[in-house]
Amino acid sequence: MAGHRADFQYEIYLNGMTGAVPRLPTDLTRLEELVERRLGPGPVGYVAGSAGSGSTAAANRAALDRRRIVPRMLRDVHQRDLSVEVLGRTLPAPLALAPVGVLSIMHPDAESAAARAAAAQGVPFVLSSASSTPMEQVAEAMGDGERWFQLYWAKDREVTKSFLDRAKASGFTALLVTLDTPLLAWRPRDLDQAYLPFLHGVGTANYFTDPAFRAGLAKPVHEDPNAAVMHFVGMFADPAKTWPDLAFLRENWDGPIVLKGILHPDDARLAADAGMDGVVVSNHGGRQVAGSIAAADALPRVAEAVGDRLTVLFDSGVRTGDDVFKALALGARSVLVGRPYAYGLGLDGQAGVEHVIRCLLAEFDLTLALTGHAAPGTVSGDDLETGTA
Ligand SMILES: Cc1cc2nc3c(=O)[nH]c(=O)nc-3n(C[C@H](O)[C@H](O)[C@H](O)COP(=O)(O)O)c2cc1C
Ligand SMILES: O=C(O)C(=O)c1ccccc1
Repeated sequence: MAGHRADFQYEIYLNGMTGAVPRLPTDLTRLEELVERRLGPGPVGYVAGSAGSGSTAAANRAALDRRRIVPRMLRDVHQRDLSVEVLGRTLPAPLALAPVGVLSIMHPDAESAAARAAAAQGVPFVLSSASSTPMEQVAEAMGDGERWFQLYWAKDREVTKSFLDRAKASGFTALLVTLDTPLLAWRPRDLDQAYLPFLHGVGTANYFTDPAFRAGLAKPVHEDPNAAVMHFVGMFADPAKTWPDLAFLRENWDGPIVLKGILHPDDARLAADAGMDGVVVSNHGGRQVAGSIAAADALPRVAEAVGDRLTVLFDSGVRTGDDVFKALALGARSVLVGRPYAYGLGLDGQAGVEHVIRCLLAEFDLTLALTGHAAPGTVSGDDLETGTA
């Protein structure tokens, strides 16, 4: 993508000459409230919600906020290049859209709109296994955009194999295997609203269209949709899996494999030993283990343990360009962002997701420039101070 990402800032100012303000706020932390007004408490509760009393989601923010950037001056930052090497490819910027299931609760165009936005802005889109739209259809919407597939590693080997084959045939290059959700956690907001979209069949599109999944049903999906949903609930994840099981994925996927949900440095070492290519340091946006370590606090230790062997990615709590900067300084090669783009989608479809990406990248570019960096590669722990207010 040509030009400085900060050009978006000038575009907004220039539009302001005719009195035109942006359709959505440029402070992305304001989107949740707006989308709640638009869509009501059910869908937003599901997306915004987290595990337990919300302590992990709060800790994710606190761990980023606690770290402060120490800017450097007079370092010639007039020309900047945001590109980074990730999993053997050059990406235009250190940002990807995290896998978020059931996106049709935000917007009818769901994953296809988000994927088109990612492709238009040149950032990878990670398609969730729990997509509302079959992967083949999303892949088609993406054109030549970078496609990564997130695997919920099903109990049923045939279903897993079939997903891998379909993802490969649909042009997905990297595989992110999510390990932190062998069960859905205790999420009071969903419990109190009795709101779980996939119990209504939302987010089951990849399964209901899958021949191996359908082979396990007594009756076709349309004849007994409730039985199909229960079959999905019973097999979409598998708490019995252990590290040696990764050999099956390694044998059945040619491209890079990244383990998502790693927080302990020893697990990161096990990932490297198992022949994996990367990890996402993540606590699922605080949605799984209440009371768990903040993702940003886990990041430096994981990066130190395996940074020379694996690609280290990061998510959970990224809301601004300076958060992206801080994650890089703590050892990540690139970040993923979840809820903000889901809200952008809910408010304005594809354009809303593009808005979120453009804001994050413009603000990140400006943060680089204003702290004395012309590229992400020079950002390091030396740029951060911890514990000052
Ligand atoms: C509504 C919602 C659905 C999600 N679905 C998935 C999923 O299907 N697979 C997955 O690996 N992670 C899923 N995640 C977790 C995200 O990939 C990511 O780890 C998290 O949202 C990052 O935190 P953030 O929202 O603070 O940016 C989901 C998150 C949300 C908010
Ligand atoms: O809600 C989630 O965090 C999530 O990962 C998920 C799991 C299953 C179906 C849809 C989303």
